[in-house]
Amino acid sequence: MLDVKDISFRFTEKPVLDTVSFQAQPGQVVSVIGESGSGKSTLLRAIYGLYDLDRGEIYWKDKKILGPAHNLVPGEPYMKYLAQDFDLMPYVSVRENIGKFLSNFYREEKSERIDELLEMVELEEYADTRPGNLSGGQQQRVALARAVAQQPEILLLDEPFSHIDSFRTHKLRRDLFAFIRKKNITCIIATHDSVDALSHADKTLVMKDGKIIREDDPEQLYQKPGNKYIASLFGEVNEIQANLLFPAENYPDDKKVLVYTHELHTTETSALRVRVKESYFEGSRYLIRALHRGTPLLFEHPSFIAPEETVYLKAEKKIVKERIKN
Ligand SMILES: Nc1ncnc2c1ncn2[C@@H]1O[C@H](COP(=O)(O)OP(=O)(O)OP(=O)(O)O)[C@@H](O)[C@H]1O
Repeated sequence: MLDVKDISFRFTEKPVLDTVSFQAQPGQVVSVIGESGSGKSTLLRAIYGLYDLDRGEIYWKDKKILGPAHNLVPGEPYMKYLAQDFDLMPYVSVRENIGKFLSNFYREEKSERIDELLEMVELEEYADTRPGNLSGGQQQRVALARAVAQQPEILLLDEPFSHIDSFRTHKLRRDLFAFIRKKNITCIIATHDSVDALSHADKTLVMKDGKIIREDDPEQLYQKPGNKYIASLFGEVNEIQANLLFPAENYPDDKKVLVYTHELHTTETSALRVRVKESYFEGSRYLIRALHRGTPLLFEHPSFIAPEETVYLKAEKKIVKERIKN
């Protein structure tokens, strides 16, 4: 088990990690989300042993992970860390980069493993190309393949798909996590992307100002975010007076509820009357910006709505009502 126990760390005055604790079971995938600067990368780097902590300890299966003061070469052989810069060897081929940490003793297996990974990251035709001649996204795919090549026990991924085109990330993500699951690799992934955070993780940690403010399974976290900071990590969200959505319930006037843009729908009439200001085309739908008594509100709609048109909105009852209880 990976056991992060009450760790604190600061570069300067302000702590960047502030009494952070969590555990990951072998084979678990844990996503770490939070606004920029909240400490996600620093947490990953601390787990990798790149810092001497001010407080706390990190263990992997009863072995303490040591910082640079005690460990000349940071990082343990059972762990791989994929940083935001890819750290590839520029003058050797993609194939050699992926095989960098694999033993030459079992040549045939090494070659098969590299082929399997080249296929996973869809770079078969670039096997003999040097990374220097690849795009940023292609380099990131090489780095990903190299990070998993050795089948580490722990894989630390920092924004692993940030440079990769969106049409490719979905399949790559599925293939990568299938590989991670098959090999029972424990994976901690820091991400801005709500799909990474929700679709493949067993649990999600939410960071803010160096603290873990919530640890939950992804579905709970999404359905009951508890506050606007957390909900906003998954997309646009409105904070709406509960009795405008459910007048029959007589909620107190100050009771508000978080409602994602796709949870609001137009209806014949309701207590939530808004004036449309703008419709933004988003492919499968429009995002509509409207005003309710001067307060901005966003919702999704299948078609364009003209500016200044008045519409009435309702919310998906069951899910949103459940959220009010919290
Ligand atoms: N080497 C450093 N020296 C001083 N401060 C640093 C250093 N690295 C990071 N920080 C600070 O630590 C805080 C957390 O940074 P970190 O990179 O961990 O955040 P993050 O959540 O990963 O952000 P992002 O999502 O933008 O990558 C930030 O305020 C950052 O400025």
